[in-house]
Amino acid sequence: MPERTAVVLAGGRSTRFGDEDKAVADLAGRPMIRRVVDRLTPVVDAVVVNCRAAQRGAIATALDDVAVTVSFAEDDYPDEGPMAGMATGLRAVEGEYAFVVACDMPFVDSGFVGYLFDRAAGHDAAVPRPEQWFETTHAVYRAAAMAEACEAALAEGEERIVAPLFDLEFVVVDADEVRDHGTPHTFENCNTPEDFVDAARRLEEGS
Ligand SMILES: Nc1nc2c(ncn2[C@@H]2O[C@H](COP(=O)(O)OP(=O)(O)OP(=O)(O)O)[C@@H](O)[C@H]2O)c(=O)[nH]1
Ligand SMILES: [Mg+2]
Repeated sequence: MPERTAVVLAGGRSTRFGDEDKAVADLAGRPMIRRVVDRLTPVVDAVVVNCRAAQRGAIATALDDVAVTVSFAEDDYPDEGPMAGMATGLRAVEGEYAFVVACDMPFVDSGFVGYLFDRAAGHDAAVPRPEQWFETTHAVYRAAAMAEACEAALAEGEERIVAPLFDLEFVVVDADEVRDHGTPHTFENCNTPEDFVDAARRLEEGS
């Protein structure tokens, strides 16, 4: 059974990006989701991709021959938001803990992800708070507990993605820890074509 899984959220519509699905859009020579998964393979032994059924073929092609086992958790209903996607992805996790990450975080720092797994041990979650907000789509969760908390929040009509946290016994990874164990751009996400141009330039420069 995998001990450390990554759940990659990719079920959004990329409306700020344009007509293309940003998950598989080219980012400095590789589909963005491939960049995210390649960065995580040193610290996870399985990947679950949450997406809509129609996205699956292109994402599977993008992830062809990555270094870990990849499986898919398709949305039963599309467009129910990232919290629903998170629940669907986490329900498909076989091990105890999973790092949840959005498909648009191509600078994700594997060393810091390993640190989040270590911090989550014995708790329901380790959630970074580098500034004011919790980075809920860049956090490690006890998969079953977070899936249940998301489902409960959704059933109450709650849309805020922080809401499920308050059902969990979780560790906050604060700004000092982020500084000591991570890199600031690990949380950066790419939404627009301009974001892609900027990220591609920096990735090509090796930053
Ligand atoms: N399953 C699922 N995932 C979603 C949904 N909305 C967003 N996500 C995912 O949540 C993460 C963060 O969402 P956004 O950055 O807003 O991405 P997006 O919704 O595709 O892009 P925009 O349409 O520009 O907001 C991304 O990884 C998305 O794929 C949804 O309705 N269902
Ligand atoms: Mg969105």
